[in-house]
Amino acid sequence: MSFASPEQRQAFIAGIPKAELHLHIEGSLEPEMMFALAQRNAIDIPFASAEEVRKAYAFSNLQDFLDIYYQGMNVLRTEEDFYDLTMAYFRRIHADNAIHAEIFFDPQGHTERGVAFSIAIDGILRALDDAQSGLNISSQLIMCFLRHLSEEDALATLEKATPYLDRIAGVGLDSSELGHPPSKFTKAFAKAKALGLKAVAHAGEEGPPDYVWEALDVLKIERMDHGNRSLEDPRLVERLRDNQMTLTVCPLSNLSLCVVNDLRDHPLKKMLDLGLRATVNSDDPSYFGGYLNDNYEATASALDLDKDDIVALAKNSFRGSFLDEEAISRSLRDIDDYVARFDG
Ligand code: HPA
Ligand SMILES: [Zn+2]
Repeated sequence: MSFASPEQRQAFIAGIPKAELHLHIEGSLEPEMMFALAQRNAIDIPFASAEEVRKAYAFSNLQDFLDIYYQGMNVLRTEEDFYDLTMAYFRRIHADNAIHAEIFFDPQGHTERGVAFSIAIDGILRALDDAQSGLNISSQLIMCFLRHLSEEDALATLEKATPYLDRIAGVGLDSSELGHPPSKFTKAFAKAKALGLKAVAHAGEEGPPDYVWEALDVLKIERMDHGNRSLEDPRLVERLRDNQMTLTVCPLSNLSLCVVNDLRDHPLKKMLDLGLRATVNSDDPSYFGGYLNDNYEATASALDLDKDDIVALAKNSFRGSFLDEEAISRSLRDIDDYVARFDG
């Protein structure tokens, strides 16, 4: 069913219960917090103001962004920094009626510059606990390997995670995609799975359909991050549809990094129409100009999504989550109740 007006669509999107499945916590570092942490930790940053930082956020591809992203996270030094960063994200998505989030972090982005694994994860985990008790947002943590680094480095990072395995839901794969196919991390992913961790990977953001195949068949992932370029391969589309593989799609990220030139050309609607289990996510909201509802709203407006599309996207965000079956069923019922109330 279509919406009576853009305002009605906006209200529907704002209120529907939803989960976020693709969010790099370091990518939620707002320029204002970057300045505050730089000051707190007596670190020089090459910008005079938050406005100047925002002006620097003009990217023509993934690597352009990553260069600034790794530079930005340099202000994160103490456990408290990671706590504040993560808590700010939860407060923000609480306003978006998100009730669950599965959050990536990039430990190698911190250990490489001398910040201990434990400092980063302890701060993040404390915020996960406080978000549950204070905001009623459930969450899980996914540890990403940086794919531009070696597999040995990934294995060493997995080793560092040993004391935290009961608090880490899974492993992921991010950073520069082209030239770093999923198969580079065969052993690291096999080891993570043997330890009982779930597996996800970025693939098909800039990389070809072959990388998506590898993520599925070699890394044996349970969820696909991005996956846009899968649509170039009809056999791959069939495979993703038949397995109901969740795709964590990030529309404003795709626009910012020139994966699409215009949101009106974004493949999200096509994915839904093909029967793929697509979800909407923010990726790195402070860098790409929008949190969860901004991504829903911008895409709904550009692609003329109707109520059924929004409901499908919100439901997919729970179906594709690592919540248990009971929590998923409860969330799907919550969505049905919300729709009934909205229509009534
Ligand atoms: O969008 C992304 N792609 C790959 N790596 C990343 N690391 C943070 N964000 C991203
Ligand atoms: Zn990402």
